Amino acid sequence: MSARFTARETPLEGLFVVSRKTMSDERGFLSRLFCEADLAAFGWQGHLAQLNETGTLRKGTVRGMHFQRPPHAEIKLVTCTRGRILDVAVDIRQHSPTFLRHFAVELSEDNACSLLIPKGFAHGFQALTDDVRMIYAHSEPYAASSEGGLNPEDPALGIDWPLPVVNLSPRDGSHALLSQDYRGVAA
Ligand SMILES: Cc1cn([C@H]2C[C@H](O)[C@@H](COP(=O)(O)OP(=O)(O)O[C@H]3O[C@H](C)C(=O)[C@H](O)[C@H]3O)O2)c(=O)[nH]c1=O
Repeated sequence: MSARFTARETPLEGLFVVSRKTMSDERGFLSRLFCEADLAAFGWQGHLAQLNETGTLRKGTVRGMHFQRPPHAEIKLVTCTRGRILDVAVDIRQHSPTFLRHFAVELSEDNACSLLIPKGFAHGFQALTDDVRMIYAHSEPYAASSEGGLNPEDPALGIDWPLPVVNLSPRDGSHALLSQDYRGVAA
């Protein structure tokens, strides 16, 4: 177990809530947001391929549910550095015993937690405050040709967003609802 990170399992195998140890002194603080070696204990594999920041202006905005298909399936470490969000990961691994089940956790600038999301999950979040900032560590580069998405308001996912959903992007809102024969992705 790393001195800088601890993690707790979730009901979805391979999905972890990671807590960061913040170093503080009279000047302020230092927080390690990512470390390949430390996070390998919780399933991170390979190098940091891409680091993204997103800003979300309005409370209630939902972004997601995004994933990348093989061969560009990715591990993601999702961190909120400003404001507060409800972060959600949906298990879409073919044959998973928790297929289509989701896990939700509040991430915020104050709780020093991140969600470590393995391959085979769709990810999304709702901003619970205005002016949210997120940092995404990706194990694979962005591959538009491999992008997939689920409709965050799909009853098959059963996600109970705490606020009325606003500002869904045309793309996110246009994903067809899942049919009975949806089988997920190879993971
Ligand atoms: C991920 C990515 C996207 N893009 C382009 C694609 C679109 O033209 C534009 C916005 O992307 P999109 O609306 O698909 O993504 P977000 O809603 O910002 O997605 C973010 O939030 C959700 C919840 C996630 O899980 C994604 O991993 C994270 O990227 O940026 C890039 O140019 N590079 C990239 O690495």
